[in-house]
Amino acid sequence: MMLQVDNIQTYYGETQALFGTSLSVGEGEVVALLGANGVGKTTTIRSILGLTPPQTGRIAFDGTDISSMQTHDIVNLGIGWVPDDRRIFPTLKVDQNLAIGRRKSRFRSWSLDEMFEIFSALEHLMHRDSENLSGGEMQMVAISRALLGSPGLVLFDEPSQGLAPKIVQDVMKTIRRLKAEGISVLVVEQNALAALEVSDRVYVMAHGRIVHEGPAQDLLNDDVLRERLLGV
Ligand SMILES: Nc1ncnc2c1ncn2[C@@H]1O[C@H](COP(=O)(O)OP(=O)(O)OP(=O)(O)O)[C@@H](O)[C@H]1O
Repeated sequence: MMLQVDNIQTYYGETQALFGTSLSVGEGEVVALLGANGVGKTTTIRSILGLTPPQTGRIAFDGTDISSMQTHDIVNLGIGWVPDDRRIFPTLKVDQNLAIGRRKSRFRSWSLDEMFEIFSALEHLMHRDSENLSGGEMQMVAISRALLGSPGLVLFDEPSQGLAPKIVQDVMKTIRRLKAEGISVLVVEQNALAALEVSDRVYVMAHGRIVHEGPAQDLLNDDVLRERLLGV
């Protein structure tokens, strides 16, 4: 297993957000984490990254217990993050934003030329100010920054949020590409159908708990169950 989240409970102060969440992501597997607003999907990602560490339970990445490690040490092991707000530094040029992500790990490293091959527009953005980028361009930079960190696992938090349908398809194509390279992906999405189409397995959360787990294809095929769990 690339990622194993075991029965974690995570709090914001006194407020409990996760009530014993468990999930796993295999090597080269794409896993979707779906559910309504506020059920704990982002908190699950924050727990994995050590941004909001779980109070109980265990998280293992690539065989290492990361439950109580610092975020920078967790990221250095090879976890990439594409945050929902992208977190591109507006005062830096695009190439400077990308340089921030550069790291070596035991996993495959990526060159800038490979980034330009995946995102053909990126090469022409390198010397632009980041504050003037469109939503789709920012997402390109955010995904490239994550890949330049040599991840074995990439955590995508609502990657399609605010993007035009064509760009959403580009993002989903990139997730397929990562899978083809043997990289594991955990993707949190409101756009359940787009996520299910690129995922091997799916977890659905409600009220800080996993309430459904299974092959993504099963949920795509089962209109009744999908409507009940996801409303689509
Ligand atoms: N910084 C915070 N302080 C206090 N409570 C928080 C904080 N962030 C999230 N919560 C609460 O934790 C619960 C889970 O939120 P979380 O953001 O993980 O849900 P989500 O499924 O990712 O939803 P969304 O799709 O809206 O991001 C919610 O009840 C939310 O109000």
